Amino acid sequence: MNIQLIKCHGSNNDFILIDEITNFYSFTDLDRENIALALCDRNSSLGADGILFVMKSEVADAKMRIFNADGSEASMCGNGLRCAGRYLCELLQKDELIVETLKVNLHVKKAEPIFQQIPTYQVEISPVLFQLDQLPMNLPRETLFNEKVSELSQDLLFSAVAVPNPHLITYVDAEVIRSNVQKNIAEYVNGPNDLFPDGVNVSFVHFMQKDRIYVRTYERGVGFTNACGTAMSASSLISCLLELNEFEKGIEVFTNGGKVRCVVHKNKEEYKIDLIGNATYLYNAEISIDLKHPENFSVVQKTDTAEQVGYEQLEAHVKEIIDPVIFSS
Ligand SMILES: N[C@H](CCC[C@H](N)C(=O)O)C(=O)O
Repeated sequence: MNIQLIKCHGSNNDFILIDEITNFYSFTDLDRENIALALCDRNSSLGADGILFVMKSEVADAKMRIFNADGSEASMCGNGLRCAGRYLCELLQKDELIVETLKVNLHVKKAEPIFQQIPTYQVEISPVLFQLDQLPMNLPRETLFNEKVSELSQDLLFSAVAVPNPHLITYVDAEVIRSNVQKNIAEYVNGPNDLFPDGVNVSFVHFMQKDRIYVRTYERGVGFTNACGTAMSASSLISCLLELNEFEKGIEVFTNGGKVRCVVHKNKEEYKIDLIGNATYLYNAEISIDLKHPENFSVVQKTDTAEQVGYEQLEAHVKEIIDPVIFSS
């Protein structure tokens, strides 16, 4: 069969978007897993951090499912929802939508450019769940906020939160970001381990200055990515709970892949986060694939867009800001 796709990214966290609304594909979940494994493979002619399947919904304007590069399905993807949100707004000719995701229906809307003329979307990140059984994380306690976890480190302080996909977050100095501490911890909690039976996205965060943080994430099911939208959002939330930043105020979140803005909303003990950032299309393509042997797919046609040139301006702006703080301090 032939499949139409769009290669897109949010903060250079890149995805292959497949539209099951206008195309008459009938994938099983095993098909989706195998498509993710084959097309995300960086040694293949495509390569991506994940696949976004957009489809009809009975309860919202549309539905998005996210499959990681290892074929596992995640409950949410912040950078991916911005890309799917753009695609769906253009498809349905609306400026805002409700998108059904695995566990929750989320608000998405077109936003003012985050930088120059870059296509920018705002997505809702919620619910925010601190109970460890929501990750799941196996510790003899209800929640984990800015505490030591002796199985992981003798000195780092960790927070655990589900938004609703699982995140383990620690605030560190720049030289820790440059070390291999994060890689070692992230590989441990995403391998066979007692703490996180389903794995977890691991973020090391550096507080740069008021209203400005830097986040590096090792994603469950992927590995290190240029950015992770739900992680940037969760890290912004933790910065407010640590009283480094303020609720209801824009926080600039920098990563190796670019920058987004997060606004953390607090209503009594309920939180939700606005994640605002680019949704960039890189190319349209058509592939020929046999779902029984998906790894042998071939690209039938591929048409680049001109959007990445504009995004590279933002990359240069971000590099100027983070290099002196993170990579040479
Ligand atoms: N790896 C994540 C899913 C993708 C999330 C990330 N790409 C984002 O932008 O939020 C997980 O397994 O929970």
